Order: sequence, then C-alpha cells, then structure tokens
Amino acid sequence: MSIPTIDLRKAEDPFYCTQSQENIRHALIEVGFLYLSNHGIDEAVIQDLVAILPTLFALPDKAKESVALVQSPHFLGYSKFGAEITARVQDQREQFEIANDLPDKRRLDPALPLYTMLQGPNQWLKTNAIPRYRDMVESYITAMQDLALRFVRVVAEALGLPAASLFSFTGPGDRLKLVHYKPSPEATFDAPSQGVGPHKDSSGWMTFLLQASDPTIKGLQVLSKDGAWLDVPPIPGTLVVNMGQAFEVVTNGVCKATTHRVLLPPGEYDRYSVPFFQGVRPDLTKQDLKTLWEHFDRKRWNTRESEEGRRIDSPFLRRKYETWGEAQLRTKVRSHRDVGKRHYAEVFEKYIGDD
Ligand SMILES: O=C(O)CCC(=O)C(=O)O
Ligand SMILES: [Fe+2]
Repeated sequence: MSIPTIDLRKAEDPFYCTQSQENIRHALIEVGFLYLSNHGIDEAVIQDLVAILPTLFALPDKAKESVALVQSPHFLGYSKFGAEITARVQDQREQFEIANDLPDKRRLDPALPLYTMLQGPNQWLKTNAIPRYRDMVESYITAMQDLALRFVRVVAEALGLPAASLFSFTGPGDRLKLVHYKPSPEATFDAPSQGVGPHKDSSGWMTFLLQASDPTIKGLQVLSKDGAWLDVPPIPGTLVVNMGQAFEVVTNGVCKATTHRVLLPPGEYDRYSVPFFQGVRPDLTKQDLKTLWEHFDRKRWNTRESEEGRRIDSPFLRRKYETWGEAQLRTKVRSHRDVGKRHYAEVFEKYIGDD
C-alpha cells in the first residue's frame, strides 16, 4: 500500500470534489497518513523556518536550557536529547515545544480545572543568533492554523458530514514542535536508533508535519492495518497529515489515530521535522465526543487496526477521565515526569500509578 497524496486545491474545488472525497476517506480509514499538496502555504514562511533549524539546535546547551520545559507548567520549552521515552525506549531527539501564546488563566482564577494550566505563554529564546526567530515561528503557526481549518472542512465533507461539523471539537491549544534527530553511533541497519518510538499523537485533532531536511533523509514510518511498517519519505512541497486520538474517539473508531514512529538508520546526518498539532477543546466530555457516533455507525465503513496499533495507550477511551483536558494532562505528566513533579504535585502519583 502506498501513502496517498491529496491535492488540497482540488479537494476544495467542486469540480473535483467527488474523487477527492473518496481519496480522503481511503486515506483516513485505510491508511492513516496522507501527503497534502497544493496546500497554499506561502513558501517563504516554510523556508524561513526550515533555514533556521540547524542554527537553532547548534546553540550552546546553556542557551537552549534557558527555556527548559521543566520550568513551564504549560509543558512549553526545550527538552534535551534523550529526555523522552516512548514505548519504554529512549528517543534520540531534542525539541522545542511552542504554542499559540495564550494567557495563563488558571493563575488568575485557581477555581478553574487543573488542566486549564496546560495553556499559557511560551518561553521565548533570548538570542541574537537567530534574528526574527519569534516572528518566523508565529507566522508558521498562523499559517498552519488556517490550513488546519481548511483541511478539517474537506475532511468533514468526505466523511458525509456538513462542512463545519468538525470545528466545534477544535480548541485553543494548538502546538508546534521543532524537532532535531541524530542517530546514535551504535545504530546499524538491522538495529536503527529510535528517533521516536511507536505512538499515536495524543495532543492534536489533526497533525500537520513538515519533514524539514533534505529529501534523502528518511525515517518516518506508519503502521499499516496489516501490521507492516511503511516508509513515509519526504516529498518536497507537501506536508504529511495524520489523525490524533481525539479524532478516533469522535469517529467511534472509524478513523483510527495513526500509529507512527521515526527510525534512524546509521550515518552522519541530522534530521529535522516540524509537527503542528491542531488543538482539541479541553473541556469536551465523553458525551460531547460521542455526538457523531450515530452518523459513523450508520455508515458501516469497514474499519480495522493491527494488533500492535490496538496496544497503544488510549487513556480517554479506556479510563475514567471525564474531560479531554484531564486525559491530556495525565498523558503530559506521564511523558514529562520532571514537569509533572514540579508543577502538578497534587495529581502526580495518581497519574503515574494509573497504568
Ligand atoms: O519527526 C517526525 O517525523 C514525527 C514526529 C512525531 O511523530 C511526533 O513528534 O509526534
Ligand atoms: Fe507523532
């Protein structure tokens, strides 16, 4: 099976939309990943960001650590190489996590639910090494926000829903990551390094990923419905799109959240990527997320998932959390325990113990 390409301009054009809708449905239900071409993002906005990544990650550790993630109750900032563990193995990557700058509402009103604290301001690097760093990142986020809404509109139609029907699930907490991978010297072709282990995106509604290195640098893979890992090599001019866990819940499992990973074959190279995670409204309850279930049940689309994909943790579906925000907070605390310990002491033990 190959990864389909969806031409967004065509998908929005009534003349082509029937064929596009079929292709989108196939991509979402049968594959999990798609390439988005003709997305209309200003090439300069993308190229500006791509061009600064090597300089950004080459900054001295002290500069990067000045915006360390552990300082932020909003899980926004820098995580150093090897700080993350996915599927019990250390990931070979470092990253900056950035959001659309929002006020920290819970600081002003402690009666708000604890998960409200996931939102708040960014930590911005104070460096002259990259002039206009903040501007470039913010322009990219704005472009992605617009694109994500356009895409969700064509997705709704492809799934037989009114064009605006998926908007009510999207929320204020959009996030961007700037990621740098490097294989460990021990990597071999038989045992490549784990860039990031097998996972489903937990924070987003849809993820829009820019593979920001030379097209010869591969690594991204998707788990097929038959349980085989397929390469998703970079294709210049496209973004890769996949679905997050909330989307799987809303479609009652018709569109499974995409299981994916990054493997790093041996070599002297750097891989950069920029995923944008479209936010999900944190106050959504189980009831809210079930409002379209009847529609999806009626369609009787054939849906299946490999055994390995089914084993990926889906806390909202399988556990007792009442709101999306709380399930999200649990996931964040579990994957960044130092942040959890420092800023969420009151729930730390509860979330860590909840396997
Ligand atoms: O770097 C990539 O290509 C994928 C990154 C990813 O899956 C993630 O950070 O969630
Ligand atoms: Fe991911």
